[in-house]
Amino acid sequence: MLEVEDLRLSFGGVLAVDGLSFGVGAGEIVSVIGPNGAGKTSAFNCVTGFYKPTAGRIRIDGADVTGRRPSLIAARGVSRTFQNLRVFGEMSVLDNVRAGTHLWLRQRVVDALLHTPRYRRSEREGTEEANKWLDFVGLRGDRAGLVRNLPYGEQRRVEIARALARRPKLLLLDEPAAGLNHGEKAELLDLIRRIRDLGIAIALIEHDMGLVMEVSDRVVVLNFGREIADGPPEQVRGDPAVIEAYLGRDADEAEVEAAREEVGGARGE
Ligand SMILES: Nc1ncnc2c1ncn2[C@@H]1O[C@H](COP(=O)(O)OP(=O)(O)OP(=O)(O)O)[C@@H](O)[C@H]1O
Repeated sequence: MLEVEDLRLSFGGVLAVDGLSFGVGAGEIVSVIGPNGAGKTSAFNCVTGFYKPTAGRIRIDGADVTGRRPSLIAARGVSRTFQNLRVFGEMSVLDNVRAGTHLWLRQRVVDALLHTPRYRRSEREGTEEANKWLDFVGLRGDRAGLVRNLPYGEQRRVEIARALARRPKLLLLDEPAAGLNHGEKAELLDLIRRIRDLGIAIALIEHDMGLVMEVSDRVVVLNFGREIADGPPEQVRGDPAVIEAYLGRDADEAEVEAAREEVGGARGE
């Protein structure tokens, strides 16, 4: 579903992404991890058309979308959530998710102005779809209330429901576990798996190694924009280059052991 080939992105002199290649198939979960500033979000921004890559190729479902506009890439079935939650706080829960349906409902302005039967039908369809996704993400409670009045963890679910309401083939989740408590993280893990079971390809940026190791089919590791590992979680967690990336070269034995624990987070040992 997603193929990234030798992706490069530079900001002036800084190579934020330096030759990244990876793919995500339908029904697959691939995590992109790495220390702060490794280039993860920059890579996602290239995939969504937010940034224009300096070099390399990006294909969605076989079509080359390198350097294309975000609206075109969204229309090709790419949806995302953001590191810093982006919801419309002053809109209702339901309207936030209905906003996601506008990508495919294709309402015409003239129908909206005249409130034609066609417009009312499509509004109903959008509402049903939004309610379906709110059920799917497990958002209980008042859907007519403003999003800003929800607890943080529930606002995150609204953002995911909105991304799903766009009917994506590929979903990019940028640090979805940030700010969630233990119970909410367990629910997120289950939600990500259920999204995968719908046949949607998922690319995940996440710092919570427990979650990453538990949920991912493959893990791609970036350091200073370069890909230093790509493989199943059990392979990546034991990779010395990965441990070093999280630590730096001068770490002592105790620090190495602590990093091993972190990267190996979900083993339950
Ligand atoms: N708009 C920008 N202009 C200039 N430099 C940028 C810009 N965005 C990112 N960078 C630089 O590119 C590099 C990669 O940043 P990026 O945010 O992609 O890393 P990251 O892996 O997502 O980090 P984090 O885990 O902290 O979110 C960093 O050196 C960063 O300072």
